[in-house]
Amino acid sequence: MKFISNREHIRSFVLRKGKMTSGQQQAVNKLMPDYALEPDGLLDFAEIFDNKNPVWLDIGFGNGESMIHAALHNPDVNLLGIEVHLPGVGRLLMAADEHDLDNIRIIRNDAVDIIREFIPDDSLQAVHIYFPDPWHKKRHHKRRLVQQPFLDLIRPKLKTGGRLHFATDWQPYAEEVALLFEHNTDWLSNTQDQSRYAPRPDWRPITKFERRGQRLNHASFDLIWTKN
Ligand SMILES: C[S@@+](CC[C@H](N)C(=O)[O-])C[C@H]1O[C@@H](n2cnc3c(N)ncnc32)[C@H](O)[C@@H]1O
Repeated sequence: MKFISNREHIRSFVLRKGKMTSGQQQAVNKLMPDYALEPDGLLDFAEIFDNKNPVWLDIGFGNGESMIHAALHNPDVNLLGIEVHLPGVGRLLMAADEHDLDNIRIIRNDAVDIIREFIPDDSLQAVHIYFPDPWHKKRHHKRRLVQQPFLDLIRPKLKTGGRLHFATDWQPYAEEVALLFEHNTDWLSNTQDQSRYAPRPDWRPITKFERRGQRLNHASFDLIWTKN
């Protein structure tokens, strides 16, 4: 049996910020159900969200601004966020409670492990990877999340027609991922006919990380592809 939410850590984080209100307590319980899975168990999204709406996965949601925005503007979509950074998880929980959102679930864990072990095939309508750590130094490039092994992992999880959306303000990473996607046209199609990068779609708000890049005069690059 494996518990993947780390709910007790979240509770202690929120408590450190002051007394936990009953609303926050309910948010923790509701948004982070203690998924107890057998070793070969898979997440049952219909059970976890209590409906059969499409699921959008946000990998490394940071402070959760994009999750909150997407959840508010798409009430008929379920948002699953996976993040390792505890303060970000706490912030998203508190914001979701403030907005009384019911269509968000959070897992605090390494996203690759969760995708590999617990996400069922053919279950995701969208995968969002916004401003992942760019690992600027050449000797660290191998740590970048979006590389061929990641695409091989995510491919069966996406539904046909499902969206793979990558955004970064680090141009060399954008170029590397553009080339990678272009090498995977046996199963991926660019939603942009003529150009490599897409205009910012309305489901992706500007986040703290993007604002920081803008202060450094970094442009942002969106790659939006779909599974054939
Ligand atoms: C630069 S931040 C971007 C946050 C957010 N997506 C945004 O656009 O504002 C990258 C985030 O990815 C998270 N992260 C990195 N590797 C991860 C992994 N393997 N699993 C889950 N989260 C991860 C980090 O903790 C960090 O919060």
